[in-house]
Amino acid sequence: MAKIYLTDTTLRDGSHTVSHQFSPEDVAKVAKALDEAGIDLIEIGHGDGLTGSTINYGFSNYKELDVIRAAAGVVKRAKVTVLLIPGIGSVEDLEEAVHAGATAVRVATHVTEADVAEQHIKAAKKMGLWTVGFLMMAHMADAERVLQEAKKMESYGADVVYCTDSAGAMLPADVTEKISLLKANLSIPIGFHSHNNLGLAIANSIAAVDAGATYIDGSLSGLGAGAGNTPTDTLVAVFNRMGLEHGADLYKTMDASTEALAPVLLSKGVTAQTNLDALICGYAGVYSSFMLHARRASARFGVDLRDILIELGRRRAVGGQEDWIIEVANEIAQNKVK
Ligand SMILES: CC[C@H](O)CC(=O)C(=O)O
Ligand SMILES: [Mn+2]
Repeated sequence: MAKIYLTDTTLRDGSHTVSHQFSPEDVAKVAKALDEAGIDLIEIGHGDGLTGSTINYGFSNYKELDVIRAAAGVVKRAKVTVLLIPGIGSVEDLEEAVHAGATAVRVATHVTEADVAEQHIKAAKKMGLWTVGFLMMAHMADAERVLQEAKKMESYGADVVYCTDSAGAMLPADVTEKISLLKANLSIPIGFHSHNNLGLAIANSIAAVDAGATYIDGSLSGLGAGAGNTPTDTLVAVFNRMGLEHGADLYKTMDASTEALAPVLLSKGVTAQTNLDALICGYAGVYSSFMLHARRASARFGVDLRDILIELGRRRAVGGQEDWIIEVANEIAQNKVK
């Protein structure tokens, strides 16, 4: 089997769980531990990527360039990675991120909208960045369509293309079908990013590897939007058990979780996520990043969180429609939703 490259997204996808409040000091502490553990790419920043700190997605108290500088100051071998969603962040934002120390970027679009990444992927390559195309909400398109969009990202110059299970809604058979088709038809490596809303993140990551993916995502203790991501610590243990080649050290990855991340979380009053709430994200096929907003809307309008998420799934809401969550909660409160 080919070597597996691990991307840890504790400090980016995990930011959703702390309302995007990882400070430069927090980032330095956790990024250093991840780097020493042998993780290949360490993704940092606001949960919604560059310039995500807005009223729509939630403000961070910290400047994103300070956060990037903090990671770049301690990371010796991993790629300091940022997420760029065209339309939220721009090519200019990416240039600033590179000056602050970013060496890799994941350009993310909805699974059917790779076209909007052309300018950003090409610009990232010109900047000399390791450039990943990241197709989000992959459960919403069939395998042929995912391939069509992935081919576009490949043609723009992406070094890797990801099938991203943003809603944690995919089953192992879906993963096998999609990754196998990508593997058979693309010349660049394939990646897989999973959410654990149906408790399948590890199983789906294994299915992805078996089908030919060589870039796999995780986060320490599974910290991430919704039920969280594939736990990097568990993933490393599983990959070891499978005899796969990768660069991470199991004990050091576990220590990054318990000795670096856990005290940071404790200082913010975060101990664990309520997975049963997040289960509904996967059940309903709803964007994992909606959880934080849906919880707030649930408290504000006094309606069941599950009802909000299921209704958003029925309406096929996607990222960028966070304002719809409030509208849906309000409509449920007024008995306007059947
Ligand atoms: C809002 C961006 C999103 O969190 C990116 C991601 O990790 C995903 O789609 O799963
Ligand atoms: Mn994610």
